[in-house]
Amino acid sequence: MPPRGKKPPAHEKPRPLEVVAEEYERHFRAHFGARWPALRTALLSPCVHAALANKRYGAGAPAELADGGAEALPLALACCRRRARGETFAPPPADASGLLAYYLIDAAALLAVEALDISPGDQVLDVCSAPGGKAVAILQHLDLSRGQLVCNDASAERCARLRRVLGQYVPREQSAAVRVTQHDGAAHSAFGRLFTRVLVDAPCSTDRHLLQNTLELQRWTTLSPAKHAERQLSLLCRALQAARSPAVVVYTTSALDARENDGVVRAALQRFPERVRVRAASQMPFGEPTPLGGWLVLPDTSGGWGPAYFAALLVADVAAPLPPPEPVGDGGGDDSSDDGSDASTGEEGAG
Ligand SMILES: C[S@@+](CC[C@H](N)C(=O)[O-])C[C@H]1O[C@@H](n2cnc3c(N)ncnc32)[C@H](O)[C@@H]1O
Repeated sequence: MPPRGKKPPAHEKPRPLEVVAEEYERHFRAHFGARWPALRTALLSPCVHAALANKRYGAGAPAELADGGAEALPLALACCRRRARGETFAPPPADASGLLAYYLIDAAALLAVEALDISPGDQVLDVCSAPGGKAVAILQHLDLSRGQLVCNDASAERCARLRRVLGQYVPREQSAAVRVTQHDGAAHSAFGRLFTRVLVDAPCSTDRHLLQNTLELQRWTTLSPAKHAERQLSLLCRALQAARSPAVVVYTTSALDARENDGVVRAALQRFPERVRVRAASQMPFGEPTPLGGWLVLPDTSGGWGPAYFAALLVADVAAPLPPPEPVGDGGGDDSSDDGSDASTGEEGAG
């Protein structure tokens, strides 16, 4: 198989593909047992997209979203549709002010946003926000005359892309309610204790991406999920501290390894016993519960959506602030893809 994907940094010498592929195979066969061959096949298939309607779009509903144009998905967001397998959506049209009619997204990502249980007046923080897919979904739940959204990302380059995306979905006159910040989300006090809803869409192994990009797969080792988990825990602990209780914090990844999923949530619960608990996921249109009360969407059984993991955490209504977490190290060194390592601080409006 010829190498495909982004070239790894020069200091990370890729290992022979056959060796890594065999290790990866053995690792996930042990993880998923008899399910793995079908799951691997589904992960290697092209991604499926839903079209999420932009409620702030100023022209009539486009044909792509009309009844019969695509199948409605059973989500709280009324206008979210999918094409039959193999069909694609046309690029979204723009209205007179440049706002786009819809955003193409994996429906599993929308379930994670639904788990936030957003009310129109919520103050929402999206800790790892770029390029902004879940932020666009959050915006559909908010009334921007009352609610607010802070979209953060550590990467300057990805923040620039995030601002472009937000500008295509939020009218200029409402853009003061949507801010973009550039912080390391794991840094202490990056956000203050202000938010009623917090989303942590953590950088992770992104296994579907890994399997489809052999150059990046060559950087994978059996230790990679544990290294990601260390940084993910740090991000989740800081996110819990940014919650103004009672609040909902949703932790989500697109990783397969349980160490990056239930493992991180379990460690966070141990850090903050009595203050934080899992709100067990209620039945969703696709996916399966995890042992800890999270939810896992895997493409072999979901009709192609995912992989996605999420867990909703309830932060108790207590006056005392949560104690700062122990330092967990930088956890870096093995970033497979969705990473933002050029962190610096900054803040500005979206749009
Ligand atoms: C899985 S992607 C987020 C996808 C995004 N939520 C969406 O729906 O489009 C993870 C993001 O985390 C950012 N990131 C990595 N480390 C971070 C950190 N320490 N603090 C904040 N963001 C970070 C990356 O730059 C990347 O954009």
